[in-house]
Amino acid sequence: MASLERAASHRAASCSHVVSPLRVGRWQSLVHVSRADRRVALPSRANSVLVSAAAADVPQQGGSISSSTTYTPTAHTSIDEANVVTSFIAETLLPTRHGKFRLRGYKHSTDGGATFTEPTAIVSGKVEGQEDVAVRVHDACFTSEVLGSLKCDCAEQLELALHMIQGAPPGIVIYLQQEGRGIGLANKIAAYSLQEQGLDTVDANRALGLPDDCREYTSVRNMLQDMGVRSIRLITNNPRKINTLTKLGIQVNGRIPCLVAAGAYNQGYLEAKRDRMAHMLPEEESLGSSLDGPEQPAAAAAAAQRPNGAAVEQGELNGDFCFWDHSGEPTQAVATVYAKGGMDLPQGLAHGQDGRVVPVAAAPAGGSSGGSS
Ligand SMILES: Nc1nc2c(ncn2[C@@H]2O[C@H](COP(=O)(O)OP(=O)(O)OP(=O)(O)O)[C@@H](O)[C@H]2O)c(=O)[nH]1
Repeated sequence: MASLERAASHRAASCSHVVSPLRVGRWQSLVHVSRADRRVALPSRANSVLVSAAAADVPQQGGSISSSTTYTPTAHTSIDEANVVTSFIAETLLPTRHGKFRLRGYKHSTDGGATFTEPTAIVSGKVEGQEDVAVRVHDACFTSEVLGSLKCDCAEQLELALHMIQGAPPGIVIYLQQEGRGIGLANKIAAYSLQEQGLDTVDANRALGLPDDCREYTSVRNMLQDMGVRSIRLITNNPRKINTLTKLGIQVNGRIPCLVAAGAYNQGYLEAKRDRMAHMLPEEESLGSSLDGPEQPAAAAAAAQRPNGAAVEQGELNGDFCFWDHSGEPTQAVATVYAKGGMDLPQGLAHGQDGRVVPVAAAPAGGSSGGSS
């Protein structure tokens, strides 16, 4: 039992460990370390993270999968770059319903190779050495992409992005195994279960003691570097992604909206993303739903309750273990990207005099007003 508890606390200790903790096998022997002579507009620090295969050759860890349902909030441990390993494995040509793509397989570890995920790059056209490549960073959604769930917009966004890059190469969809915004599939199912009781997508995670979003994108930086992509235009509605990728040193020169019409089952989800996580999505009337589904988001009273009946305080569980800044305002890094890329701003935000992004009320007269995409 002790080992089960250890496994559970290990899982909770870092969000990166919540994601598919697969064991490292002998894949090191296949590793191709990207060539140092590739010219990329990424920081010099990034150049050192594609490390040799030997560094990933660490002993396998013991322990077993825990059956515990304890969701203990823990402080976020930031990723130690020294332990980040992203290795290119192979490329193949893949014919799909959306056209032919180059499919590139990688292995990515944030703990020196003890555990890893397998990100892929779905590439259309020649991206090597290119600027302003259209890139979608897409995180796994088993429920919609495999099962056809209508509760979110993930599968449709993936299809849209593939269609986009196929029609206008060069472009890349980077597909990451970060299910449920990084909390993992089983936890996402637990969150769905709470959503059935009325909690929205944010409060359900919090009621479980899990972060709103614990996805990490060092693999994206390393894969772009490996492919020699110099700068990107990001296919997203999510300011956190722009912020996080920019902080990692990726040159984000613009944003391409990735809008999917709402349906009866995902309208509440889209509204929560817009209203609680500052996603750049249209207001109600243009979200696109023409269906009056039976399952609209439920009562505030239910949303304010934990499963055990205790009240969820406003702002509770949003401390330092969450990556998301709950203030609702973009950080300066995001503001800089907006200013630089001339991107549209979320509702209620505008460019201030110095190019910073400020709430509309605080914007001086003459500052351009933000509009949703
Ligand atoms: N925790 C949780 N994760 C969800 C839920 N619905 C979908 N997801 C996951 O959310 C991820 C997609 O994140 P979203 O917040 O929908 O969108 P995004 O990728 O951040 O933003 P875009 O780039 O604009 O698509 C996928 O990994 C899904 O598995 C939910 O209700 N709860």
